[in-house]
Amino acid sequence: MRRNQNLDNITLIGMPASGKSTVGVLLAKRLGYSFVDVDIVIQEQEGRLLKEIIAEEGQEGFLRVENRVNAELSVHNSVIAPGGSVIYGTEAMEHLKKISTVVYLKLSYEAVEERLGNLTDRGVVLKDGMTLKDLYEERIPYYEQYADITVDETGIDAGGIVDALRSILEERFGLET
Ligand SMILES: Nc1ncnc2c1ncn2[C@@H]1O[C@H](COP(=O)(O)OP(=O)(O)O)[C@@H](O)[C@H]1O
Ligand SMILES: O=C(O)C1=C[C@@H](OP(=O)(O)O)[C@@H](O)[C@H](O)C1
Ligand SMILES: [Mg+2]
Repeated sequence: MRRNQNLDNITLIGMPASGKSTVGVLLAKRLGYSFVDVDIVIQEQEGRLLKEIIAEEGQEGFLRVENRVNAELSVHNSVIAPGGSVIYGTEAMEHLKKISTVVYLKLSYEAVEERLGNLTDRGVVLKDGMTLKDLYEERIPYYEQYADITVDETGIDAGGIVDALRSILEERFGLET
């Protein structure tokens, strides 16, 4: 695996369907890094599907599990894609800020709505009575607060986002990729 002393890990944050998993795996391939989808790590550690954790422990219970697993993540030279709700976890975000450069994949409300499709199937953490728009407005300040780098995805496909990110990282960290 390639090693870059100035950039150990990269964490992608953003709304569900902003492309953290899709862009993350492409970016990892481009940089020669590992790819860690934290939803999968949670399922493996818990021996349960995300939707089973939510059904058995409720949304608050799921958020506690997500906070703990992210806060204990120990990886190097990796692109990390946590779930969109990770920003509610204070310990998780403190840890991710410490071990990685945090990139916010910013997508307009309209694009999130179009991409998301069925919210229940995706298991998005949406409290009773809350609309997707409410959720978007509640979360944006958190994503902005935690971001070291923001990439506006409007009108750019996944490959284009990887290109844009690669050049930002090259400029900031002197990556040779
Ligand atoms: N830049 C992009 N432009 C258009 N569609 C995208 C882009 N990035 C991801 N997608 C699509 O959006 C959906 C959600 O992507 P996903 O990687 O699962 O998001 P997340 O992990 O942030 O929830 C997928 O169907 C994917 O193909
Ligand atoms: O934003 C959310 O509330 C969630 C997003 C999901 O991950 P993605 O952001 O990868 O879709 C998953 O962690 C969980 O179902 C909750
Ligand atoms: Mg994902």
